[in-house]
Amino acid sequence: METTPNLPLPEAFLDFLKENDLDPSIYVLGDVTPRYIRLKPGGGTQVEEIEADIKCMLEEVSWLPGFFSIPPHIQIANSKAYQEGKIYGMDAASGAAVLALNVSAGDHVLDLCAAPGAKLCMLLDLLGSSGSVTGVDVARHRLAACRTMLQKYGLGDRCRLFVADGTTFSLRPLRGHFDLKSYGTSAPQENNGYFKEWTSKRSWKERKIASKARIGTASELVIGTREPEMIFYGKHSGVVGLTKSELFQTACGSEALDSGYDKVLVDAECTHDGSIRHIQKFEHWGWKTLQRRVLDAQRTDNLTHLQLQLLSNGFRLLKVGGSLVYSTCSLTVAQNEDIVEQFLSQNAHADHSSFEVQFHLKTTKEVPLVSYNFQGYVVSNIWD
Ligand SMILES: C[S@@+](CC[C@H](N)C(=O)[O-])C[C@H]1O[C@@H](n2cnc3c(N)ncnc32)[C@H](O)[C@@H]1O
Repeated sequence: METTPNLPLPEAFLDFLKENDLDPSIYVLGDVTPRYIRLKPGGGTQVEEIEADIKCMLEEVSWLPGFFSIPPHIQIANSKAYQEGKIYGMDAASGAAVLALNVSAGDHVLDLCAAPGAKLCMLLDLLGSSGSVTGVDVARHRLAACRTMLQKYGLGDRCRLFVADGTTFSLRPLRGHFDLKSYGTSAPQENNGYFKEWTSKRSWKERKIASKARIGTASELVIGTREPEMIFYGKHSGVVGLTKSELFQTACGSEALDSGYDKVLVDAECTHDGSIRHIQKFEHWGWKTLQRRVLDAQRTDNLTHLQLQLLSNGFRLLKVGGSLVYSTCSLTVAQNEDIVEQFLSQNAHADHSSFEVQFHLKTTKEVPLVSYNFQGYVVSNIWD
């Protein structure tokens, strides 16, 4: 399908595609590629109502429960269904990453690059009133948006969110049962006492302490070894009733973790070249921005290093017998196959065997029916 795109892609991007053996013609498909929405679980009975609201037919995605495709020109942001939290705007490829994780009731899940949170919300919807999800992201403002989304969709109960570097994050899942009756509601007491129920209302003193702790961090992307900062936790996330030292128990070294997470999602930072709509936005933002944000050689080298570190740390926190999904929205071999290959060569206990899922996702590359292309790899921890 070697055609010249009518989108005026800049030379530098065309070179990037050529170097990575990618076909530029996929970038002309944006106008015909459907959009996708995901319905809140139990929303299947409301399909007709939602169709009337957003003024188009919903076409069920057979392989992805709860997902429907809609025509590319339909905007959902002003619809009642969206504003009332009955539907999510979420691409099928993002759903595929979560589906590949095969979450079961009661799982404790780690989402290592969680913001802005589309996949995190889906994980919580799948878990319902069981298990927990720990969301980590290095970008505070993006994670704050994720917290807003949890609140909008009423999903925070079993979730905790940490601003932290996913390459060094070490907190274990909380698996205990906690008696919530005696703890009441007030601002968290993080110094001597136990954590009470979360409230967004903080005293002046607490806000001052939190903002002081952040001063000195020049860039959100280089927080290195700073202690994770918890910016949200739900009533049944396991946090309420713990002391700070109980919460901040870390997993050390690379020993096999019986108490690790059941499932880990590493939806790594990448060049986003597989997201057709994302690339098309640079037509308005300016192609120079694309060059700076996507194509800069130094940045891409750093990115592959970051991706390998994120994957390795996610695996370190995975329990024996658990499974991990590594995903990106890049189509380059360097950010997908090469990363997984390097990781496997360094981790004898990792088994990369779920070819069925991988094949399915690869099909989306050859037949780009989704606007947000995604490559995913499932890795299991088979330490014995
Ligand atoms: C592809 S986005 C994740 C999308 C998200 N999973 C979702 O479904 O909405 C990648 C994320 O990785 C985060 N990130 C980049 N470097 C990171 C690091 N060292 N540790 C944790 N998160 C990081 C970025 O801030 C960004 O939010």
